[in-house]
Amino acid sequence: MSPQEKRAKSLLYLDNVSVCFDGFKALNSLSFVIEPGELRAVIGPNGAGKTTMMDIITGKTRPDTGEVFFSDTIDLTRKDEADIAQLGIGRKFQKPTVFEGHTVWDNLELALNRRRGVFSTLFYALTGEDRDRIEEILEIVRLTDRKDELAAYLSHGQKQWLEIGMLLAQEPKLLLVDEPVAGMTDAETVETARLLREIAKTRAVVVVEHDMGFVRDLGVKVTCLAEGSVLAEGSIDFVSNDPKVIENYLGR
Ligand SMILES: Nc1ncnc2c1ncn2[C@@H]1O[C@H](COP(=O)(O)OP(=O)(O)OP(=O)(O)O)[C@@H](O)[C@H]1O
Repeated sequence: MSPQEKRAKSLLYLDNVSVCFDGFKALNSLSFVIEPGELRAVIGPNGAGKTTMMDIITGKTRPDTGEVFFSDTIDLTRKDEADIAQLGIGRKFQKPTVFEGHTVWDNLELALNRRRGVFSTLFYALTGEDRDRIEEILEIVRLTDRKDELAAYLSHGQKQWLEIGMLLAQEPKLLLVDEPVAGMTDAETVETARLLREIAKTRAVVVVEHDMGFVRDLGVKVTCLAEGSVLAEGSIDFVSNDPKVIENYLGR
C-alpha cells in the first residue's frame, strides 16, 4: 500500500515524526497508524517516547519534522490543543481528575455540558436523550449502582472509569488512555480490559500500558516503542517474542 493509500484509510497517521529536546531525540522517525475503530496497545521502556507521541497527537508538543494527520486530511501540526479536542481526540492522563465533591452522575452531566460549551451551569436542562446517554455511559463504565454517590467515595479504579466516562460524554472519535490500570486491583484491571474493548466498538482507542497481563487481555495489535521509534508491531505473541523487545523492554 502506498503512503497515500495508508493515510486515506487511517483515522490517525503519523509518519517520520521526530522531536528533539535539547539535542535528545525523544521521537526518531516515528510512524504510527490507527484505523477507524481500532483498539491499539502501546508498550515500551521508560523514556521510549510514549508520552511524547501522545503530546504530538494532542498538539501539546510540535514535531520538528514529519506528518501528523487525522481523518486523512486534517493536519494536526497546524492545530492547537483546543482545536484538536474539538475535532474529537480525547485524552485520559494517568491520574484520575474527577470532581470529588460531586456525584458520579453530576460528573458525567458536567462533561456532557462541557461538550456544548456550558461550563458554569451544572443544572443546565438535560433532555431525555442526554439522560439516556448518561445512563448508557454509566453502564459502560460499571458505575450505574454508584451514580448518586460522591466521586470521592469511589475506589481508585472506579475514579479512572468515571473519568473515561467523562471523556465518552464528549463523544471522541479517538481516545488516548495513559496507563489506566496502574494502581488498580487485579479484578479492576481485568474489568478495564473488557470496558476498553467495549468502548472500541464505537471509536478508536490507543492505550499506553506497562502491565503485560492487561495488554495480553486486550487481545489487540501491540506497538512497542523504544528510543523514539517503533521496535516491533503485531500480535502480543509476535511482539513479546521479538528478541529486540526482550532485550530493550521485557527482559529488563
Ligand atoms: N519537555 C521535555 N523537555 C525535555 N525532555 C523531555 C521533555 N519531554 C520528554 N522529554 C524526554 O524525552 C524522552 C521520552 O520521554 P517520554 O515521556 O515520551 O517517554 P515515555 O515512553 O512516556 O516514558 P514513561 O514510560 O516513563 O512514561 C525522555 O528521556 C524524557 O526525559
